[in-house]
Amino acid sequence: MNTKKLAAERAVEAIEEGMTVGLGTGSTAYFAIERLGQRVKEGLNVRAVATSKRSEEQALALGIPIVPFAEVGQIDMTIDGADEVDRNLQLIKGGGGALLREKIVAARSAKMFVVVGEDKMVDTLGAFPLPVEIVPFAHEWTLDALKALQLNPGLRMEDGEPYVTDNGNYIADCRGVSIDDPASLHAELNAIPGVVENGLFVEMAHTVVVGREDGSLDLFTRSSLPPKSVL
Ligand SMILES: O=C[C@H](O)[C@H](O)[C@H](O)COP(=O)(O)O
Repeated sequence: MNTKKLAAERAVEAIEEGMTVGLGTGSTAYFAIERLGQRVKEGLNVRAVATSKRSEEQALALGIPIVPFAEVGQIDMTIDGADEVDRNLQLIKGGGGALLREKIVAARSAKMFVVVGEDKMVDTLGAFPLPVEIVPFAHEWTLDALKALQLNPGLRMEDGEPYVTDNGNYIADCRGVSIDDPASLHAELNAIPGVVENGLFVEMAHTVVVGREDGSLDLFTRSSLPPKSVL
C-alpha cells in the first residue's frame, strides 16, 4: 500500500473552488500536487504558491497556476509532508531541505494539512535527524553553537560538497536528540546567530492525514488551533 499517496490524495479532497493553495515539498507532497493537477484538468479553479523549485516545476507542468507571492494575501490551505509527527501534532520537517520555504508558506496559511504514511508517527520527535538551516558564512561557528547544545550536528553533504538549499544556505542535521519540548528547542535554535530556521514545526499543523498499510486513513485535527487569519 502506498500510504503517502493515500494520505496526500485525501488531503486534496479538501481543496475547494477558488482557493489559494500552498504546495509542499517531498515524495508525499508530490502525490498531492499530482492529484491537484488532475482536479485542475477536470475544471477546478485554484491558484497556488510552491515551497520549492521542484514543486513549482511539477505544478506548472500539470497546469496548476503559480502566482507571485505579492499577489497572495492569505493562503487558504497548504498541503505538505513531514519527516516525523508526534502525538501533539508537532513536526520535524526538512529532510528534503525545504524547511525554510515550507515554514514561510505554512505561517501564511489559514490551515496546514500534513500528509504522512503511518511510519512517520512517533511518540517523541528526534529519531529523525532534525534539520537546521544555517548561513554559509562562518558555518563552522554555527555548528559549534549547535554542538554546545549537545545536538550532534553534521553538515549535510551532497557529492562531496555541502548541500545548498533553494535559499543558498547549508543544512546541519542534528542526530540522536530526544525532543521532549519542541517549543523550547525551537526558540533556542533560532536564537543562535547563523541559524536561519529549524525543522521543528510547533503548533503549525491543523490537520494530519495518516495513510495506513491496511488502506485506511486517520485524520487528526488540532481543535485548539482554529484557522488562522494571518492578515
Ligand atoms: O524538506 C522537505 C520536507 O520537509 C518534506 O516535507 C519532508 O522531508 C517529508 O518528505 P517525504 O514526504 O519525502 O518523506
